[in-house]
Amino acid sequence: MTERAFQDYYPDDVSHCYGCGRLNEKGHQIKSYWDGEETVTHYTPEPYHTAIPGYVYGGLIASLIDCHSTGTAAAAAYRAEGRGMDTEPALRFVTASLHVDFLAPTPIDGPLEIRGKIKEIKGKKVIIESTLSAGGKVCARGEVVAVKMPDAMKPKA
Ligand SMILES: CCCCCCCCCCCCCC(=O)SCCNC(=O)CCNC(=O)[C@H](O)C(C)(C)COP(=O)(O)OP(=O)(O)OC[C@H]1O[C@@H](n2cnc3c(N)ncnc32)[C@H](O)[C@@H]1OP(=O)(O)O
Repeated sequence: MTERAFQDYYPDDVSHCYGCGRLNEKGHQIKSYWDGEETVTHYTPEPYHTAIPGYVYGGLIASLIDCHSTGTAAAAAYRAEGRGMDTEPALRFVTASLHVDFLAPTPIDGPLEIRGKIKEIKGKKVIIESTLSAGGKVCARGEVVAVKMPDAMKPKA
């Protein structure tokens, strides 16, 4: 059986995110998985994701780190409670803070790997540290504070 990605557990009504929503046909539709204590996703940029020729636009890098990290936050919260992502009550996280350091130019001509580590889980907040690598070299590092989705943001039935 093929492993389901974190984002495959998101209910339809919160699956339209540009970075991670499986129902957003124009979006990145990233798929994140556990790899031991870390999480991982891969994404291959398109030629139109260019910053300057040959290199990836920083906004794409930020959005990949953002959505991989919020997915990691949700998965980590379920794991901390010892239950699957298909169980109730639902745990949904949004970005409170996104910090990205661009450490080296990111080549556009190959797959990118984004890896997340859980730095802290406390109350309704999860802090994730993520790296983005190309060809084995870390090109960007991010820290995301993810907080449980407030009622005001929840889709109306
Ligand atoms: C099955 C799985 C389902 C998963 C579904 C996924 C859905 C898909 C979604 C895809 C999404 C994709 C991603 C997207 O694009 S999500 C879209 C972009 N994000 C938003 O629009 C969020 C807008 N902001 C808010 O709604 C509120 O400000 C939030 C909810 C974030 C916090 O307001 P709330 O009133 O609830 O929080 P609190 O004040 O009680 O604070 C709680 C804790 O958080 C800490 N804190 C707060 N803000 C910050 C900050 N800026 N920096 C650092 N820390 C911050 C705070 O110190 C405290 O920590 P502590 O004192 O306890 O230590």
